[in-house]
Amino acid sequence: MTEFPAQPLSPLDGRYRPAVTALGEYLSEAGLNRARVQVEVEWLVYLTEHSMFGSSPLTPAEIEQLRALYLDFGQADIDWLAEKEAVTRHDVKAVEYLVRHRLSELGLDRIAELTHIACTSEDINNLSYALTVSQAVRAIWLPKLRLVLDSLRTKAVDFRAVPMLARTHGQPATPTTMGRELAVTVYRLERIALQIEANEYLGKFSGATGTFAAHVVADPDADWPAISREFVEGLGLDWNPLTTQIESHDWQAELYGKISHANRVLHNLATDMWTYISIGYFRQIPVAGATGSSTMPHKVNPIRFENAEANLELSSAILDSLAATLVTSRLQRDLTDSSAQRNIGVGFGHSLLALDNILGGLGQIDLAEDVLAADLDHNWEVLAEAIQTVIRAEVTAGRSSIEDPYALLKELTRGKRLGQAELVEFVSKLDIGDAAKQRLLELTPATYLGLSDDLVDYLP
Ligand SMILES: O=C(O)C[C@H](Nc1ncnc2c1ncn2[C@@H]1O[C@H](COP(=O)(O)O)[C@@H](O)[C@H]1O)C(=O)O
Repeated sequence: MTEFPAQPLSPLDGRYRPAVTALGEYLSEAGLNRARVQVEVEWLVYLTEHSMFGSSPLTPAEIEQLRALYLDFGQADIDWLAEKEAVTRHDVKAVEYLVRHRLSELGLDRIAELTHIACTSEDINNLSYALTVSQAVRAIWLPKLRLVLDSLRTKAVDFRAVPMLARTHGQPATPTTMGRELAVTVYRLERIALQIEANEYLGKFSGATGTFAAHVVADPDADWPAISREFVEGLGLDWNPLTTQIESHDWQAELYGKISHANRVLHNLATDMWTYISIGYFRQIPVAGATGSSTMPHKVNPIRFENAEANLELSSAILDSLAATLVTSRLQRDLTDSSAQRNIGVGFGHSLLALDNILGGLGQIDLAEDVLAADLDHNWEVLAEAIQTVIRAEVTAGRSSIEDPYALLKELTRGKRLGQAELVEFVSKLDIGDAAKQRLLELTPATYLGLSDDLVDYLP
């Protein structure tokens, strides 16, 4: 057998690449290294702007050239870092050398020793992760979730008055509307989206063990906590003043918990859509040229929702694992976070892929209102709840003396299929007030909807 050239092991880098490419901009190793260069460069700019350690401010042209190191970060830098890291065996040190190398090329050797000064690698790493993860969430993941929410919201509104048999425990139950059921999912996801939007992205910048020790010994007069805060906040992050060597990663655990929660709600949506399709409530719109089954030519399979189901489970498994492991670090640091955080993009990638498939799946279905109507018409016994409740109200109001209305209806309906004629006959003979009886006689499974339609107005 011939040997393949190197192949991706993750399907995210293979067959699913087009759906997740955008995340690579932030959550790939190159994205991380670009952010590391950004932090190193911005620290140089900050130090010189404030004439720290006797330095003097750079000219605007020099600052522009420095910032180009990360703004124009590309393949040449990626290759340079790979070569250097093979020697240093330390990824952040390689980044420091890259910055020093470019400083030399720019004729800025005079500030070379300010590169990475007083920093530990984690000072660079934690800010870089906070930057890249926040950008990935805000620029890629949340907008994709918003597209799914828009599609769901449109369907919730379009189908708000379309009656549907409910199936608590999988059994016929008090009817609802398809739109209201979809609105429940939108409401849930909107809450989580707001929580994700409000997530903090904390950053520490305080040296080898979080004590500013090197800073103070190099410049005892500077207000280092204030400088650290200004620098971290200047990057658009929230300052964490009290840490060990590592940022404590609590913001990451909180964020991944929320994304994982969203994943599970989406998983619930995917399996419900699958079930609605399987009982004929939604018809799938065949995709031209596509095949459902390799042997059963008639089939259109709900593969989008099935793919989403699998990828949401994988995403949550990874994000839950990250949330659990990242909040512990032995003593002042261990390196497990470094190795674990390299999988953040994998966790987000599986979720993004699932969102993409849910969006595609939602775009390929039509509501089969005739099937929903027929199902309701086959289940008149769901009006038993309505009848027993009205009788109890009538008894309480003194307009009826029927004993134990619940038992009466249970006797009539439990485990049975009743038709319209039998129910009408039963209601006609009830000893209750005329208005109540008329209300019950006019009721059908398709009109026993309570406030289903109105409740859709609570959509955020
Ligand atoms: O500023 C420092 O570096 C302080 C140092 N702690 C470290 N902090 C951050 N990174 C470190 C640390 N140590 C190693 N490395 C480098 O991390 C990389 C780990 O590789 P991987 O498991 O692939 O994520 C891999 O590149 C490692 O070389 C300490 O001794 O406290």
